[in-house]
Amino acid sequence: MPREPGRAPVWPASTHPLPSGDLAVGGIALAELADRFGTPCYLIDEDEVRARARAWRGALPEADIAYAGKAFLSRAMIRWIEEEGLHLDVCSVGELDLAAHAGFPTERIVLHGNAKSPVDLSTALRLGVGRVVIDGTGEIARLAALVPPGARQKVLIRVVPGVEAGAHAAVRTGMEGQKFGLPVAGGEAEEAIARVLGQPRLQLVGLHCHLGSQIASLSPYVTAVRRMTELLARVRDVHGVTFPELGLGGGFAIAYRDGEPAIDPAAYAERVPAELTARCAEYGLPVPRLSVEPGRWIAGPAGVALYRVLAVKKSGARVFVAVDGGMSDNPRPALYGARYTVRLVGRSSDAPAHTVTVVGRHCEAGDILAEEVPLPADVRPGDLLAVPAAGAYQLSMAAPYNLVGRPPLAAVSAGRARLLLRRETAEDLRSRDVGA
Ligand SMILES: Cc1ncc(COP(=O)(O)O)c(C=O)c1O
Ligand SMILES: N[C@@H](CCCC[NH3+])C(=O)O
Repeated sequence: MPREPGRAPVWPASTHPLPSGDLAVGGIALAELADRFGTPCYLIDEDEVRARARAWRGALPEADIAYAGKAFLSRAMIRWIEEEGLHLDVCSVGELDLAAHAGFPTERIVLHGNAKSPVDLSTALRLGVGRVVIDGTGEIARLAALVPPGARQKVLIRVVPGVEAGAHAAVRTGMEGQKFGLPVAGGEAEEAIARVLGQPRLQLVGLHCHLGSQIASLSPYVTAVRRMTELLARVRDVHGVTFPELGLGGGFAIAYRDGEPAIDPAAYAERVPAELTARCAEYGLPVPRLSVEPGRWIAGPAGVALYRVLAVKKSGARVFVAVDGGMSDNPRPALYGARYTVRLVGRSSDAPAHTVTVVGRHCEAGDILAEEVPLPADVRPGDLLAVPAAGAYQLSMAAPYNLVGRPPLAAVSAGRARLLLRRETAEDLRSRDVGA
């Protein structure tokens, strides 16, 4: 959690060094965890997840905090989020099904998605999800047709406010010209609002926007509030309606490397709701109940990835340290040029640091986990490497490329570890092949 504004540690708060040179996370040595669960493996610190959920709840007690499950979901994660009083953002029938099976109260679920399938929509309605966020005009009649006679489904409309933010083009969603939401600028948002208001089986409770991901500054959120309230005032003037809710999405940056900026929920809570209150007063609008959707911010810093070094190789001027995982469990460097911290754990080393590139085991030259990072010069096969800030958009985006099964995940807390997701085996992979 940020202990000073704008900066955040990259390791879970429970992390501490051991005399052996190893690190302990959740009260257990990483070498011990690697022995027990094998490598590569992922760890998630339950107390860190809970503390991060509480940080948002505490900062914005009047708002709904919906954890964005796309960052990482498992039954235990869903239970922690539920127990901490958060809502849950899902974007597929798979996420919805897991949440429902884990006993998450469906009225606290919000369904997103730019291309919701008929099954996504019918399952959401059958399970009674609290909110569906309409992302396109075509979805309005499709959704309304599924609502049983006499019932009304609460919906929000996702609009594109024209705010550019986010760490990489692939994760920027606040501007026109990308696939999500309905642009305010071209009039599509207002047209959709009029259509939804004309659907007796849909109850429009608010507007929503999500600007992008890994956003390290508060100013895009402030600008979004201005654009959203301008739109709310126009809608009130044209249609005579105001809405009780406003969704401002997630996208809050975390630090992956020392010194990188992160969003502080307390700082967000100081600026964004104040802007909303001021703009609503200016337009004579009632202040809507805010919802925010942190994903990465809650799961990311609670996760640690552990890899075993398999090979060390010099090629030209570069030294490559190859490990037993790679882009199949962490595609983020390949997708977004994401940069990570890597640390030798399990033993101490007095060797001077040298710059290496940590690569995976996959058949692609772009299978890089960490470009140009310092590691002790005696790093060798058999060594254990740990990567912090690994809890979001890694296991959730993992795929068994080269038929390398996805790694296991264990939860750690107060000196205890338990398996949450088992390793995907060659047999798992073979057994889904039902052809020939
Ligand atoms: C609608 C919506 N809400 C919330 C999030 C969560 O984003 P982040 O994990 O960056 O907080 C996303 C993903 O960017 C999203 O699409
Ligand atoms: N997968 C992206 C974030 C996408 C956010 C989901 N809307 C990342 O790892 O940075």
